[in-house]
Amino acid sequence: MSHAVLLVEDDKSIATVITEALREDGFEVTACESIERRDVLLGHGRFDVMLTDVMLQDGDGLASIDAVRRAAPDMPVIVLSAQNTLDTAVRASDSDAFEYFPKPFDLDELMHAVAQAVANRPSVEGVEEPEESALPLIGRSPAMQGVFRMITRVLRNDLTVLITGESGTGKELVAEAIHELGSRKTGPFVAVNMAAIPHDLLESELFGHERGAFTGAVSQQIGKFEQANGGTLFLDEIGDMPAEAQTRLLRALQSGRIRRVGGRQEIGVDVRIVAATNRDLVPMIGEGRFREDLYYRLNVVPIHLPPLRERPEDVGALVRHFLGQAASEGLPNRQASLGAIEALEAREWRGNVRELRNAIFRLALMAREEVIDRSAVDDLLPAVRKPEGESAKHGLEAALEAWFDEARPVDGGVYHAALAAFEKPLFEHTLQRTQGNQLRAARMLGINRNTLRKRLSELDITPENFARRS
Ligand SMILES: Nc1ncnc2c1ncn2[C@@H]1O[C@H](COP(=O)(O)OP(=O)(O)OP(=O)(O)O)[C@@H](O)[C@H]1O
Repeated sequence: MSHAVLLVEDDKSIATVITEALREDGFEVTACESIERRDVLLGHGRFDVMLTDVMLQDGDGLASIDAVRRAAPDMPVIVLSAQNTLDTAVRASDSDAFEYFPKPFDLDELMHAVAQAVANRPSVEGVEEPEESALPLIGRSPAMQGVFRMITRVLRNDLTVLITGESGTGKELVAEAIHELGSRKTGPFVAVNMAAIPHDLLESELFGHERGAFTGAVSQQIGKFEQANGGTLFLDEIGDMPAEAQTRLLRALQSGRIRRVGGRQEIGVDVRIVAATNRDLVPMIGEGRFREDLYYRLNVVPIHLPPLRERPEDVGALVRHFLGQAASEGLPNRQASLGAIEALEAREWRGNVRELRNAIFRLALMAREEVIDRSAVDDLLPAVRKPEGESAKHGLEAALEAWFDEARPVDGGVYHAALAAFEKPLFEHTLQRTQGNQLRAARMLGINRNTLRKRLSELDITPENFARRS
């Protein structure tokens, strides 16, 4: 049950941003870039609302509005325009446009207008497939719009792209988007993580080997370069590449040809390279750990993904996206309140979007109410995030020291005595987090519910004491 939106916009980054936002809000989106295509689509499908730019490749979206009216007499039209002039606004209102949005517009307001426009229209079934495949890259911050713009610039060429950003910022997702939306989408997308492959196997993994090339090379093997032929090769964690492999990669990039390990013949490959790193390669060049010439070969089009803490305005949209994902994976269907989003925005997210995603899945699983509010966030996600490790370590170490001093455990009995001593506060703390709910406490701890109940009574813990009092 969703409403169909026709988007006529030839600025790819704006189209991507709007499409994403609409899909997130549950709309079916069909996008096109020209008046000609618009009229074809209107002739074939039924749309509940149309969003149109004014200056299009093949004409003026407003001047040609009569054709739209003939094809879909009562479809509301929302006009988006970069010509922020009175004239455009007046022409838009003359044409019975439902609403007029000068660019740059507030995306939330636009979404609101679309929702209003379709509010009284029954939704359609069986609309045409959207033109573009869904691009699951969420982000309305200026930083992410900059990323979208860079992505659109590399779709129709094979320029090498270097994606930088902290771990979990979405580098692999961007690489996939470049492949999926670009001209190589019918070819393979092959990803190799330099950090995950033992150094001595990396060259053979990337370039393949001939039988007998080294001990253990019992048969010929095709490498990732050849597997990616006609498509995209994603080289992840490129900063972890050992020196010899760097040299071999540079040669391959310069010549467009590779040689299997132990092989003589050069093989031509047609591969688009997208590399990524969470390290700063420039100082590594100075230290002689990364080849400068390779760096320039890779860094043709740089795309930088800022850490999530520098774009808190993306958190809300990401939360909604991940709650939707969680629901589609069988977890309870949850909403987040404004307060919850604010609480999440205020966090550090050192693990970036990946950490946020995990947190949201955890919330969807554990939250009791349909709407996750601020207190659920505070209760279910560890509260303050201190600089990594430090505080937790100090706290536990201090506690151990105090315990040794006080309990004076007997030699040979320290392990069991310590576990017993820590079991009680651990259970109590867990019950506090679950507000006395034993079932959820058992789930959090990963132990059987009956075992927990038995231990609680042995340790003289009363779960009811942890129930939330209002
Ligand atoms: N803008 C985004 N919109 C939606 N999901 C995102 C976005 N950015 C990241 N994610 C999700 O966050 C997780 C981590 O993203 P990804 O693996 O692409 O990060 P990465 O930068 O490649 O991390 P690493 O450096 O650790 O390999 C994935 O589940 C990905 O789908």
